[in-house]
Amino acid sequence: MLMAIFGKHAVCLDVANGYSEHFVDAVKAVRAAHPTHTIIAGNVVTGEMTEELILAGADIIKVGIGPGSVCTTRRQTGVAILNFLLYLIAQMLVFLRYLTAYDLKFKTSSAHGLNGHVIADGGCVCPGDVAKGFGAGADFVMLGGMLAGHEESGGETIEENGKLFKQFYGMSSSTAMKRHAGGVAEYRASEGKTVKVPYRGEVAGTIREILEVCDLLVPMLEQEN
Ligand SMILES: NC(=O)C1=CN([C@@H]2O[C@H](COP(=O)(O)OP(=O)(O)OC[C@H]3O[C@@H](n4cnc5c(N)ncnc54)[C@H](OP(=O)(O)O)[C@@H]3O)[C@@H](O)[C@H]2O)C=CC1
Ligand SMILES: Nc1nc2c(ncn2[C@@H]2O[C@H](COP(=O)(O)O)[C@@H](O)[C@H]2O)c(=O)[nH]1
Repeated sequence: MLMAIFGKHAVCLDVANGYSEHFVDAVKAVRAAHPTHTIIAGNVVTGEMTEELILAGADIIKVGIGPGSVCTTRRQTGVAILNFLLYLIAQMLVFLRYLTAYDLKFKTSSAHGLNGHVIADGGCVCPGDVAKGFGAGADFVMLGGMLAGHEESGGETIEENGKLFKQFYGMSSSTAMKRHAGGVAEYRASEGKTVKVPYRGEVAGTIREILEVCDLLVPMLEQEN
């Protein structure tokens, strides 16, 4: 999809918590090695860190720690953002202010950097939530749970009492760690869970609903903001 949008190769640097110098250095190193790739980096939740990652060379910042449907970060860390939308609006205001400042100051500069984009990642449970993400200024909205349970979704299909379900697991769940890293390492903690999602048929119907609601709501929300 990114190839289609930007016409370039893309690489995603995705860690549970992007607040480390080592992570910023990793973004810088990937930028140095791949000057023309689209770099996605995250996850973070503040304007300052969004700016820092863009300055380090990322093009698209993945925003959202803790809101995911299979996330146990809030329970494990005892830290939470109370309202995804409020947070996102605050985030966007900081981000847009920065972009405007950059635009004024460096209008003629072609340097790679602050021509950044934001992915609102996690927490959407209905089409209106996707619209709220776009309405608050996100360029992309990333969905996990809303796309789980479909014919096209990954995960095993399970039959119980004549009803079909699909398994859906967080990438920090013990299921994921067992499957992809040989188990939960001794020095780590899992921050994700595994759930059964009722089978929902083909994904096209869900996508259509999301698009219809976004067509209706996004222009109104953009006007409000
Ligand atoms: N958005 C959210 O709220 C959250 C999302 N997640 C999702 O689950 C995925 C897996 O999470 P989880 O396994 O708990 O944790 P991490 O994302 O922290 O770790 C995943 C892998 O990345 C490596 N890694 C992490 N930080 C760095 C770093 N600074 N430099 C180099 N390597 C690093 C780890 O290495 P090592 O094994 O050596 O530690 C590990 O192999 C995430 O990538 C994210 O997609 C997880 C939790 C929260
Ligand atoms: N804390 C955790 N977050 C996770 C995990 N696996 C994925 N994720 C994040 O959730 C979103 C999707 O959110 P959803 O509400 O749409 O389902 C995903 O993009 C990741 O950022 C996890 O194991 N723990």
